[in-house]
Amino acid sequence: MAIIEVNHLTKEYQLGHLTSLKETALNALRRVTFQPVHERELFKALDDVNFHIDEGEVVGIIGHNGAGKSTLLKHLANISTPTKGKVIVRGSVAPLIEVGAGVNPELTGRENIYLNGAILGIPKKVIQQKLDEIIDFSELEQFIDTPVKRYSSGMTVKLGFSIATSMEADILIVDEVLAVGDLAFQRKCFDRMEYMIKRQGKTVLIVSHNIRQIERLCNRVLLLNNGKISIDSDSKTACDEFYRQNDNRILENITNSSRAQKTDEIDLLEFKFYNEKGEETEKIEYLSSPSINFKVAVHKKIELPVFIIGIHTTDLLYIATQKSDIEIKNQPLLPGIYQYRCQLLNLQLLPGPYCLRFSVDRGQFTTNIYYGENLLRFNVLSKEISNSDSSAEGFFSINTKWEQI
Ligand SMILES: Nc1ncnc2c1ncn2[C@@H]1O[C@H](COP(=O)(O)OP(=O)(O)OP(=O)(O)O)[C@@H](O)[C@H]1O
Repeated sequence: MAIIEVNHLTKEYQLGHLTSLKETALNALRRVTFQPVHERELFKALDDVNFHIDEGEVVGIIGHNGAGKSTLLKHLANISTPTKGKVIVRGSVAPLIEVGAGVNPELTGRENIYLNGAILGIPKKVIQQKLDEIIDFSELEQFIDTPVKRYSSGMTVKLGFSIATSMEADILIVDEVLAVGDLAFQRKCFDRMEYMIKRQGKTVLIVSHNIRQIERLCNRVLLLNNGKISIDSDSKTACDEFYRQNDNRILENITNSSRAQKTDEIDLLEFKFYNEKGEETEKIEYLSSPSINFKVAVHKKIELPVFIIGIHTTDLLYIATQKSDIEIKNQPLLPGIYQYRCQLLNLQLLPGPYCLRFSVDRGQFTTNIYYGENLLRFNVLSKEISNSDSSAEGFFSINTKWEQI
């Protein structure tokens, strides 16, 4: 039997406010005179959502801003009531869905630990046994007897996460709040979640904009679009579709508002991507050697021109940059039109979508005189990937040699 059942879940909110005081007064009059009142427009934050989750599943919920992710989690955590439909949860839930959720600001950190344990029906003796571990993980030893209202948002999240993950609830629900903590703590939370998932077999639901994290942790992903589930599948299929939607948005943004920053010294006229056979393409094979051909118009003499090609992910994580090392370096460029080719030899990027950036500067320690990101998107295809490489994760394949010593 499923541990979570969501059947025809719909949540409506009223859109905006009544337009004016006059409208509010008129509505009051309409009510006493039994005339129909002018209601605010309704909009569906969740629209007939259906899914079941089995015990031990690790489900990521992804989608663009406003897609309905947090609203869905609030219903699973029983913090919100559906307009229509039903949510059945068969087990205890440790929700970590808002900074300060489940934490009483008037109480100290220590008192909050006891309170949360009591709410989950955990005997005081058991909580006492866990106390040191919770405090230790939260890194709040010094402040554990301070009221939570004096904590920063990051400290509150640290306490909330430590409590939520230590109380042995059947289902852990984690929203984006972790992003509030510092990076080292985020890493620690990620490791703990991975442990809970892989070793303890907990049922976990995670909302995150960090799709790589979702891909790594989850075995199933729900992609929400405008309050509806558009994909419910294995994480790779759903995340790929989300990347595709995201890419389209990024590309729309580029065409509408180019991410290029220009000066009056140089302009990029052409930027094209070719496979090994010299065909202009967006798709290349794993470990092939594609080329970038670019054409620039130099308007003013540039003393020490350096061209820089960079690769970034579609969510703008920079993974590599390389400066030009041909004779153009250290040679002034006079006004005119120039064309160059940069070949990326045996590119070890793992299959997936990537983007290119290009910049020009005047040598070391100067600012860019041209800078453009997201200039071109390409896909590395997995066709040629060998068995040993298919176990690789991340962005690059690494050549390894293993032996017992
Ligand atoms: N209490 C509320 N009253 C009115 N509208 C609300 C309320 N809570 C959420 N909404 C609206 O419902 C929609 C879904 O919101 P929700 O917070 O679930 O989105 P989300 O996918 O979590 O977004 P994000 O990624 O930005 O956190 C949004 O349009 C939001 O403005």
